[in-house]
Amino acid sequence: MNELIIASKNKGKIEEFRQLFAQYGIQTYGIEEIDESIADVKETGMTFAENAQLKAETIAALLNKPVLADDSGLEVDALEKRPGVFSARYAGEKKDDKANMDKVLLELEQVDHRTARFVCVLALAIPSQETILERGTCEGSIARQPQGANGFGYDPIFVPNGYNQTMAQLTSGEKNAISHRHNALMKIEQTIQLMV
Ligand SMILES: O=P(O)(O)OP(=O)(O)OP(=O)(O)OC[C@H]1O[C@@H](n2cnc3c(O)ncnc32)[C@H](O)[C@@H]1O
Ligand SMILES: [Mg+2]
Repeated sequence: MNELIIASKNKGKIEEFRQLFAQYGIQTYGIEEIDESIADVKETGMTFAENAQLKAETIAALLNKPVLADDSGLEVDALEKRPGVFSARYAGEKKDDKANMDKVLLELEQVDHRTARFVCVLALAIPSQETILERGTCEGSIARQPQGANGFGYDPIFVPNGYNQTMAQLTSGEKNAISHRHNALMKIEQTIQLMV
């Protein structure tokens, strides 16, 4: 088998995983490609790790197959690490990337200290084995205004350290070489290669 199920409904993430896993010859499937009727797993945890584990183990138990989940978000230092685990719904229950970015920019309007990081915790749940959890980060700062149209989520307002463009102005290849998702994946790549 060289297939892996990703317990996510986020199209941006699923596309990044498709690209990241292509180098290993692993074909990935988002949860909706497997079964459209699978409900959202409630993200009741207080940490990225708790939520990633919850998503991976719930779907792995349902399908009785190995499943990878990603819980991720943006931590802004001047906002005491918000939006953090609430990144997807920071501006309200309906997921709205533009409203989320506007809220962060408004909260930072008078703030010069704009350091931030993207965080990704990956959970690999394999039926009847202990779930593997790994964390990756990407350090950077929050721009004054959105720029760029690539990527998803907060990419248009996040400038990675060492760049003077936002993540949304980088190509997908450039993002995938430095992203929090890539950095977390590096830590479990051997396990995944052995498994699939
Ligand atoms: O839970 P799933 O179905 O995977 O999809 P989601 O969008 O709800 O995912 P999360 O619960 O992990 O929330 C992550 C949010 O953090 C933000 N985020 C995560 N990774 C990002 C990235 O690479 N670039 C920009 N924003 C990102 C974005 O707003 C996401 O919606
Ligand atoms: Mg989610």
